[in-house]
Amino acid sequence: MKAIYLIGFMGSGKSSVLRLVAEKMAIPGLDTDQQIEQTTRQTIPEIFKSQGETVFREKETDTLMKMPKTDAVVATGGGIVESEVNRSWLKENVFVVYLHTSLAEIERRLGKDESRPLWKKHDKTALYERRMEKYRQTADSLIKTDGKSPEQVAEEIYQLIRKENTDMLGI
Ligand SMILES: Nc1ncnc2c1ncn2[C@@H]1O[C@H](COP(=O)(O)OP(=O)(O)O)[C@@H](O)[C@H]1O
Ligand SMILES: O=C(O)C1=C[C@@H](OP(=O)(O)O)[C@@H](O)[C@H](O)C1
Ligand SMILES: [Mg+2]
Repeated sequence: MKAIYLIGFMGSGKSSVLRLVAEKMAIPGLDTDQQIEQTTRQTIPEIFKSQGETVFREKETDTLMKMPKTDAVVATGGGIVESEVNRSWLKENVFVVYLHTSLAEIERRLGKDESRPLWKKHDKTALYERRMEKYRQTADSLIKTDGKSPEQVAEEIYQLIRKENTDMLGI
């Protein structure tokens, strides 16, 4: 089975839903941000602070290229779609699910979150709108998360993948 990759804006729930989908499907769940933190032994804010966003993006691409292409579910960082190389890799190799969440809902979820350097800093509306187009371009499927619990979102992904696989087998 093609690996399932979750993309979407910060706070769309990729990391939370990851664990639930992995459990339901009994496959490994991996998070690119967690992998980066493990290999560098630094937190994401530390990397941004000491080396800047460009270095973080290089590490993110290196990490993505080493991720499984089959039998796994992977949560990405919200900025993974900024790079053309990353977008092409995702489109070519894996099944991509875009978790779509409105900016108002994200504001409620993240509030004054301190663990996301770009959440603190940016003009959020511009960043959100610029990225939305890229999420849509890259995704095989879209799931709306507003008003749903992580468990409900995980169940939708599970049903979607089941359907994809049975359709593919012509059952
Ligand atoms: N469906 C949801 N409904 C409400 N809150 C959620 C939902 N999904 C995630 N959250 C909360 O939003 C915050 C960010 O979730 P997270 O999984 O880290 O998102 P991401 O990895 O996409 O940035 C966390 O505090 C989490 O508990
Ligand atoms: O949107 C972004 O550029 C980022 C999102 C974060 O991941 P989440 O989407 O899991 O919050 C993390 O990769 C880093 O802070 C940069
Ligand atoms: Mg995350």
